[in-house]
Amino acid sequence: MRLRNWLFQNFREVSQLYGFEEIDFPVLESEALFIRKAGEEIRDQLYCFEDRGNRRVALRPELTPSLARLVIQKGKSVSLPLKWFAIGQCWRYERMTRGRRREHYQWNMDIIGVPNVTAEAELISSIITFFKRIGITSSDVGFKVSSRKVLQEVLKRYSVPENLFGRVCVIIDKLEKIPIDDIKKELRSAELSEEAVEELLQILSVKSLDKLEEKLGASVEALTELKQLFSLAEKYGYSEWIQFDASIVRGLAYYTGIVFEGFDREGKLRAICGGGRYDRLLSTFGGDDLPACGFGFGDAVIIELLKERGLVPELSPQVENIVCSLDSDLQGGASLVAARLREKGKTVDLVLENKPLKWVFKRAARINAQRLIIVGSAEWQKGMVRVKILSSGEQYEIKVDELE
Ligand SMILES: OCc1cccc(Br)n1
Repeated sequence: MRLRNWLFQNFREVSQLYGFEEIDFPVLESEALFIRKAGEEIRDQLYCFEDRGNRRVALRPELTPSLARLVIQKGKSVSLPLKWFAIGQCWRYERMTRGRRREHYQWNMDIIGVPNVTAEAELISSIITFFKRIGITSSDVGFKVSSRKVLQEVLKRYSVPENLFGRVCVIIDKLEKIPIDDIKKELRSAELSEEAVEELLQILSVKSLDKLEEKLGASVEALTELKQLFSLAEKYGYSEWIQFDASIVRGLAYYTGIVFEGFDREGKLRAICGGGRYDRLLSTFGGDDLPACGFGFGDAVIIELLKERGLVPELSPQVENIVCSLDSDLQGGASLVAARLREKGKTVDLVLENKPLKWVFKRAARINAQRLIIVGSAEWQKGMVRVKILSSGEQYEIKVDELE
């Protein structure tokens, strides 16, 4: 819990550094919010069930659909752009045999109402700020960046119907996760011609914007956006963190433009975080579309990375005072001393049972108490208590009223 709090505190402080406001959504949503037909893993693993009112509900697997629903609900009552962040528990239903977690916490930051890539550049900047705060550098982690408009351009040239776009992206996202022949088979089953499949896989292997320009031509929107993003990155000062990689599409069907994912350069771990632009998500829920982009950052892979790099912080419990009485009829005195210190904002662990001093010293060491305050009858008669500074061993008597 200490490690989780430390991680979330950093998520929160970075979000606030970027002027984002915290928001939260119900963990239990209508199942319909997550039913998409693009063959995503997130759909296959939906933690869904029928509730006692016979409603089909689901534990949310991600936060973005809830955000979309809320933006629609808020409608004109909120002024754009919206810059919202959330840290929320998300669920999936996997067979326990896989030994993987069914719940994790995800940090999300989203910008709603900004159509240009300045929004994506800002989001990537915020994640890099987070990495730097916890000691991760650009030699540990990088971002692969691309745009789904590259895919869209190719599919358009092979007159693949728009409604197959999300499904093709989900298939492409499985590159390097399943054999290439299975990818080709799935693309063909999505009615792509042999030629389209080959051209698609060709384009996806492109690793430089110049090469991409050779393939697609300079005027293509995908290219101008990516160039703008990379030039903004240079102004932010994070160029060494990002690289173009056309094979990055991300596995969520609703992305429509720039997509990015944080990866560990040693290649041992799954993607650390990921996100992108989703300009047409709101209309899938019956709302008016608004330009939108955001990312999700789970709490699992980042901890594995910190362990790999020896960067998990030492987080021991801290308390300023431990207060005890030397006999049971002075317990009330101990409570009075604790109350006085707490009124002054001092943290106190009050010993609640009549314990020998040896026990108290052991507990003081375990909870890292800085000061031991002993309520003993001789001192109490004089309205005083005995104080022991545990680091130095120094001890003295002091009037209760002078304690601080
Ligand atoms: O990364 C996808 C995901 C979603 C919900 C819960 C867990 Br654990 N993992």
